[in-house]
Amino acid sequence: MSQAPKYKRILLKLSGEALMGDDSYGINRATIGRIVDEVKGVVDLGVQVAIVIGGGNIFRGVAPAAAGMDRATADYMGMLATVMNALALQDAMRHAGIVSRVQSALTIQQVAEPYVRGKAIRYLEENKVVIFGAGTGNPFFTTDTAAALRGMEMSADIVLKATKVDGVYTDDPKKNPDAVRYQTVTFDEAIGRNLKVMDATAFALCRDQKMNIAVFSIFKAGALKRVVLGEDEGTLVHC
Ligand SMILES: Nc1ncnc2c1ncn2[C@@H]1O[C@H](COP(=O)(O)OP(=O)(O)OP(=O)(O)O)[C@@H](O)[C@H]1O
Ligand SMILES: O=c1ccn([C@@H]2O[C@H](COP(=O)(O)O)[C@@H](O)[C@H]2O)c(=O)[nH]1
Repeated sequence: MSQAPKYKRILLKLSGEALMGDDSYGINRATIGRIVDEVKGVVDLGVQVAIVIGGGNIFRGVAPAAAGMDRATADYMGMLATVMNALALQDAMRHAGIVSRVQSALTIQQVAEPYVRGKAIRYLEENKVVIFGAGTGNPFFTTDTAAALRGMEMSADIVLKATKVDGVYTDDPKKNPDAVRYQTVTFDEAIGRNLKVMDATAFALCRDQKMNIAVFSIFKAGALKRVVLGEDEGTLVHC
């Protein structure tokens, strides 16, 4: 008998940098294939999946060119990078037999549908994966904040942050080997301790709307499925 998922509708935030694999920037084909397989594992459980994709893998690659640029212009470049990732993800999903739709917060109508909340919800109800590109559509924000925002707009049961580390730590585990992972942490503590796994705007939005966030590693096989099944995996950030 198949297991029943704890969450019926999820908003999955995928780190752009995770798509690089071991490359220094861009999209690694094998890595995106593995990530799509993880997503397929939860789609096959009947879970409705909306995705916000980051842009770090492309945007950090053009960072030297962006240095010294007007901030808003650089941010629009960053948002366009997320649209490229959204298209790559959709293509990889098509290869894996997953039906998906891309909606962009910036209007690029030859490339992607514009973001329309009602239409996105309809797609989810039809069990199509919805990939949101271009973040919030506004400079000075991040795709973490877009994930919080879209999660609420989609009435998702939870926001899942799939990243390169396996949870929220007392400090950045990539810089501090003594950092300790939380099993659970409150929004107030995450904000108060300035834990940088996610930006404070995203944490504050989720706290105010009582939307929990689960943080886990997208590189750990089966971790996404375990989170969706309500098993002990990663870190739960809660009110
Ligand atoms: N307290 C902490 N706990 C866990 N990770 C932390 C913490 N502080 C900083 N980090 C770092 O935050 C990073 C989160 O990066 P991630 O790439 O998922 O974010 P992002 O900037 O939203 O994504 P993108 O690559 O799309 O820009 C982790 O790789 C980790 O090194
Ligand atoms: O709502 C948004 C989302 C993103 N940006 C810009 O895009 C890059 C890439 O996003 P990440 O969240 O870092 O993956 C970000 O650095 C911003 O420059 C934005 O302006 N508004």
